[in-house]
Amino acid sequence: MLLDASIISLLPKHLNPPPPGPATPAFIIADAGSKGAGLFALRDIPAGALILVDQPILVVPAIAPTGAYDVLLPRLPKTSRDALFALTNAKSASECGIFEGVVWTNASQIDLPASTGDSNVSEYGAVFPVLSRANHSCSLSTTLKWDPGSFSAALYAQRTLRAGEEIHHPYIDVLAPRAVRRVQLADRYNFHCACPHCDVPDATAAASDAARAELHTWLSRPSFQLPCYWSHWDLRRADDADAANLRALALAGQEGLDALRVMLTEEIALGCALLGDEARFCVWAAQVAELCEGYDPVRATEFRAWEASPQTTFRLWGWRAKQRLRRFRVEAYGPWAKRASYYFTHFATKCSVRLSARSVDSVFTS
Ligand SMILES: C[S@@+](CC[C@H](N)C(=O)[O-])C[C@H]1O[C@@H](n2cnc3c(N)ncnc32)[C@H](O)[C@@H]1O
Repeated sequence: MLLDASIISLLPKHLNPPPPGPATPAFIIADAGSKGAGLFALRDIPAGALILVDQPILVVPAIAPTGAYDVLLPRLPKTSRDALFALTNAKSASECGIFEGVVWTNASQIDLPASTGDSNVSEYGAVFPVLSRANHSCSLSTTLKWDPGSFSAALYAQRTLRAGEEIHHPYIDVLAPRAVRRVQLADRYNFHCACPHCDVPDATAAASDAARAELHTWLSRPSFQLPCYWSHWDLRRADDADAANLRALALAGQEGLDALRVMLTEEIALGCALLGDEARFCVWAAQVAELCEGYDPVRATEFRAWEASPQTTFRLWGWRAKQRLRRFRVEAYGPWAKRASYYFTHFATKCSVRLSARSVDSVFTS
């Protein structure tokens, strides 16, 4: 692995060994027809399971100084050079040299801490010997997890991948409309995307674009991981927020965006927790734990603990319901109470205490 001098300073002092790959090989590199080589599942790979672990041949800053590639190439050991030049170059001679072309056809973005000194970039491209063989599809059937501690990346399945099926990894933002995706893929990778989400009649593509745009809007909302947002500024009724989350989950399934399922399921579970709805919370929390068991075991354990005893372990259990009740009292009754008779104040306070959290929610936001 050869690293640019500015990158060496970003490495941890002690590199952990990369995590072991799956016990039995999960994939092979084989011919993918007009796409060149590709990765294919050797056996059924369950959702959440590890497919492969890979370490980069080369890491470069996303924006490299002019001439950097000419300096870098002669410094590469022969093995790295051979591994690099075995990969595809989608760039034309008029765009850049072969070495730079190979790098930017195959690099995956990784994050490193921003360096001090000349460079303060934190975005880098890493070229991997095996991972770089994965072809693109406008679905999210896999997730790449970069581990700076071991300087390795792990690829996980986000749905069950069947034996013989091609394993894809997206190169671009797949929530963009088909026309935008096609332009980006043609410009950067020199191919016309004919994946099952693109190779459809225009009317189907328009419906898919609308679904993806809706998911994009959904993802730009602050998460329930910021519980105060929902209580103070987001005036959606609990039922509406829940319905929007369930709809987003269905759209993600319909569009093959399986990697979004964990986040969406988590939002539904967190919403239930903030409302103190124990029965529904347990159902959704169990699903979150199952979905992230493989690639985020810490999160899975956290959700399992909450599921076992939500009222005592979830710190903000029922928080929204309590906040809404408090705010309802202050805003709805406070100003009136100053002017109203003692009798009315007394009556209102009694009523507000009787209102359940859910009915307060609907009164306040309707
Ligand atoms: C990172 S490489 C992927 C591995 C490559 N197929 C190989 O043989 O090494 C990216 C290149 O693979 C091809 N490719 C990837 N996904 C494709 C797709 N969905 N359809 C057609 N070609 C694709 C394009 O030539 C693209 O520039």
